[in-house]
Parts: sequence; C-alpha cells; structure tokens
Amino acid sequence: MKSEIKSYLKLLSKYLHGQKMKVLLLSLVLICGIILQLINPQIVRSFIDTALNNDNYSLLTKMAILYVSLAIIQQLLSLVTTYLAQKVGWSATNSLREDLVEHCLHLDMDFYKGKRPGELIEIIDGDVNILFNFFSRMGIVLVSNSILLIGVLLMYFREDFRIGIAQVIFSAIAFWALMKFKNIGTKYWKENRRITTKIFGFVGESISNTEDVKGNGAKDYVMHRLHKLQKEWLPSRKKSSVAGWSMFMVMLALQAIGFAISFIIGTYLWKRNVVSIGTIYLFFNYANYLVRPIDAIQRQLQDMQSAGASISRIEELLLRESIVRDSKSNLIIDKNPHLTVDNITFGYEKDEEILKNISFKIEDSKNIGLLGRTGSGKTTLARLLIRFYDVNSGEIRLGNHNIKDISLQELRSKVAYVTQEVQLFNGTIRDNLTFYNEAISDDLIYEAIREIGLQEWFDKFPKGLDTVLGTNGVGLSAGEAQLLAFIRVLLKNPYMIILDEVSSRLDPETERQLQNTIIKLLQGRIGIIIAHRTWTINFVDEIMILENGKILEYGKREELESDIDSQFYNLLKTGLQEEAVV
Ligand SMILES: Nc1ncnc2c1ncn2[C@@H]1O[C@H](COP(=O)(O)OP(=O)(O)OP(=O)(O)O)[C@@H](O)[C@H]1O
Repeated sequence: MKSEIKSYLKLLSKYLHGQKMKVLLLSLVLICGIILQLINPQIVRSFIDTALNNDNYSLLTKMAILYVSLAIIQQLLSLVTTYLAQKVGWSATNSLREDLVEHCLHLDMDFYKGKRPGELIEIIDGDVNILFNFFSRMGIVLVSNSILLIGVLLMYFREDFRIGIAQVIFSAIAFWALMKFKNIGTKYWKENRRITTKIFGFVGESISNTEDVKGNGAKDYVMHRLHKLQKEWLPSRKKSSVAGWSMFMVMLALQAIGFAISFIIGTYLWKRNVVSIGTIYLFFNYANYLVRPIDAIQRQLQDMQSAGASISRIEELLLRESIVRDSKSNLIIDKNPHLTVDNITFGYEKDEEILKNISFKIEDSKNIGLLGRTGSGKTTLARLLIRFYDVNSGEIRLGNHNIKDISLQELRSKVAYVTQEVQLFNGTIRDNLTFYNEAISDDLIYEAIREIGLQEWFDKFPKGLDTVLGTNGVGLSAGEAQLLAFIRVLLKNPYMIILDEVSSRLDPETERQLQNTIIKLLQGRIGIIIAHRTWTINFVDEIMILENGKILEYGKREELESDIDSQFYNLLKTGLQEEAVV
C-alpha cells in the first residue's frame, strides 16, 4: 500500500507539475461549493421557521433571493469545477500518453515479440483514460467530500448531540455496507478489463492482418474466435453491470434510512420542543448530504483501485527497458567507414545459436550479396548490423567503433535497413518520405528522386508530393512502395544500406527495373543485399552464402563466378530461385 501511494504521488507530481495554479483554483472552487452545500439548508430552515412563526414577507423574500442566488452560484462553481478538471485531466493524460508512445517507440524488438498492437493501445489509451479522474480530481474530491461529511456531522451535533451520535453510527454502517458491495463490484470489473484487453488485442491483430486473413480464407476462423472471446465477455460484463446497479440500489436504500433517522429523531426532538419544524427539514436535507459524500469517497476509493491496476500496468510498461542498451556517447561515425564483423555469435533465446562465428569485412563503397537457405540467418545478421538485437559474443565495428559504443540515433541515421515490408502511413507522399520532418525541403526530396533516376516515374503522380496515400500504401503497387522506401533511405544519406529481399515479391520485369535504382542507391555506400535470386546481385563485389548460421562460402563475385567448384557457380548455372537456397 505504501509503495502504491508512493507511485500515485510520483505520477501526480510529474504530470500535475506544470498545472499547480489550476489545481489550487480547482481545490478552492470545490471547497467553496461544499461551504455552500452546508449553508443552503440553514437558509431553508430559517425560511420555514420564519414562515411558520410570523408574516415577515420582506424577510422571507430576502431569504428566498439569497437561497436562489447561492444555488445559482453553486451551479456556476460546479461548471468552473468541470472546466478546470477537464483541463487538468486532459493535459496530464495527454502528456502521459505521449510519454508512453515515445517509450514504446524506443523499446527494442524483443519487447514487441510478445505484444499485440491492440494490447498496447489498450494501455496507452484505455488505461490512460482511466487515469483521467485520478489526475483531474480524485485527491481533491476525496479531501473535499471528507470535509463535507465531517461538516454535516458537526452541523448535526450543533443542533443536538442525539441526532449527531445517531448519524455518526449511521455513517459508519453506511460506509461499511458500501465498501462491502464495492469490493464485489471491483472483482467483476477487473475481470471485465482483462477480457476487454484480450478482445482489443485480437481485433487489432486481425485488422492489421486483413490481407492475409482474407487471402487465406480465414475470415470465418477469425470471426469464430472473436465470437468465443465475446461469449467470455458477456457474463463478466453482465456481472459487473449488475454489481454496479446493486451498488446504486444500496445507496438509495441507505439514503432512505438516513432520511428515516432524521425524521424519527427530528420528530422526537420537536415533540419535546428541542427543535423547530424547520430544523426537521434541516436534518432531512443534511441526511441527503450524508450519503452522497460517503458514496463519493467510496467511488474515489474504488476508482483508485482501478486506477491502481492501470497505474501498475503503465508503470510496468514505463519500467520496461530495452535489452539493447543505447550508448550515451556522442561518437560520430567516420565518413566512408568500413564494416567489420568479428567472430560474432547470436541466438534469439538463451543457449540458442542462430549465427555462429561469423567474420567478414566490407570496405567502403563495396557491396556484398548475401545468399542462403530460408532460415539460414540472413535477416538475423541484418538485424544485428542495425542493432535491433545485440550479439552474444564477438564484435561489429563501423569504421573504428564498435557499434555498441555509438548511440542508436547516430547508428540508425547512418545505416539504413529496408525490407520487403514497406510500412507507409495514411498521409501524403511527402509525409511518408520525411516522416513528418519539416526540415526536409521539397527541393531535397526532388533531388533524391532525380539522384536515383525516378523522376519519370514520380511525374506520373499529378499531385506530386501532395498525393495522399492510404494506410500501408493503399493506392501503390508493391514495387512503387519499394521505390518510395528507397527515396526515404536516400534522404537519410546513410553510409551503409541493407536491402533484405526487397524485390522478392515483385515480378521479374519490375525487379529488373528496380535493380537500376538499387545500383544508383548503393553508389558510394556499403551495400548488403540479401537476395534469393542470383541475377539480382549480379553487380555486387562480394558474395557470402550462409548455411545454418555459418558462412558456407565467401569471396569476390568475379572469382566465385568462374570457379566451377564454388556453390555460387552452381547457383548461377541453374539460375533458379529454388537453387539459390543452396
Ligand atoms: N524474432 C525471432 N525470434 C526467435 N527466432 C527467430 C526470430 N526471427 C528469426 N528467428 C529464427 O532464426 C532463424 C534464422 O531466421 P532468419 O529470418 O534470420 O533467416 P533468413 O535466412 O533470413 O530466412 P528467409 O530467407 O526465410 O528470410 C530461423 O530459425 C528463425 O526461426
């Protein structure tokens, strides 16, 4: 509990830090509202007693005007409260949401392996939304309602100690009863959240894989699974809704008991001439204010519980660190570097060796073609070069620096990795090329387009850079999406480019056209081209063939081409894709 409170306070101080004045104003407005709630019944009491005892119309009118004015002020205060609470809550949750998204974008591949996008959205949006109340008013409402509750009880004591004692006992019982019922509700609510997260995860995954789901005729299976999940959801939803309604009924019943106590004791005291008729009304009115703060306090406590679950999920996410550690150094990669891979070994899991004792060196501006059977470790090697994962042993150096000593920002600005899965956003071609970086001018983009000989192709978009693309490049062919990916890369002006089977989904004709672009793209840079078809790498300087995570063959392309004993020679002879996998 102590550590929970500590983490609540940490979160509050972090996200409410810049809003101190607003929070102060909000507290003030809430306290003024409470004072008015305590004063108003007193006016009504005086009104009733005055009306019963004399005909002082002018006094009665003044009281009525005062009552109405205070009631209006009370409404205005609640308007201001809502406005301020929204402002404070939204600012805090928006900053938290931004922090979470930024954090997720920094996390490495290992984190994403076990996570579905929908589940992450449930935390970044669902849990953060739950914290809205926590940020905007939870603490304030807890304190102000406690003050209201104590204030009402003191008012009872002020009138007569007997009603005071009775209402204190009643409040304690009401608090206990509400707590009991809310605990039952919380159990169902938690279960409900668990299933919601599962459903969102599944729906997110299914939608992002629409093409494959449709292409494989798996729609019915997906719908069946969703149906099963929803079936699980329904009973838990029903239980939590019923628990919610039972809560409401209990509250109404308690309110009725509070009224009854006020009437019974009020009448008893009135018969003994201890209190007036107006005071009985006062008792009745305060009884209304008795259950409400108890309920509000309970509600906040319950919200705190659900906020607690959300906070712990958010904290867990924020505490999650990448296995790949970023270097804090300011090292800048030397221009025209060479790449040295020195005896590296790597496995995704412990005690697993996907790559074994790999060593090679690529001089500046040289290109290497990487071949090998499916699963031989080509993509894994590429991922290590851009530090999506870190090697288990050995060293990768770019220029004179171990890539672990270079910051990820610097490394990934100088090394580009392009796969066949080009990810495009719903936005203009410009946004897709620059990743919303406004510092990249249109002139620079056009220069890049010209540099890799795509001017003619690009001219066919009548709206040019303003052409709007659908999500995942809807409106473009796979080859065109690939061309955009190349322009993106060129805008980075990297020293090294890794192309991972970029053209394997394309037809041979498009692939041939793409090849010219690739050659231009790699000019003056280190190039690593992972390929399945040998003719797509007929321009590279060196060839490396992997098998079962080891180098099977490595040498100059021209030499291997003419060596009839080489694997590469055999591949070229057959020239077939199947054969390219040794
Ligand atoms: N993220 C991952 N987590 C665990 N194992 C992985 C992961 N990615 C790949 N592997 C495993 O590592 C091995 C090498 O895979 P890799 O993708 O590097 O092969 P590849 O040569 O690029 O194959 P392909 O030609 O089919 O792309 C495979 O056995 C694969 O199952």
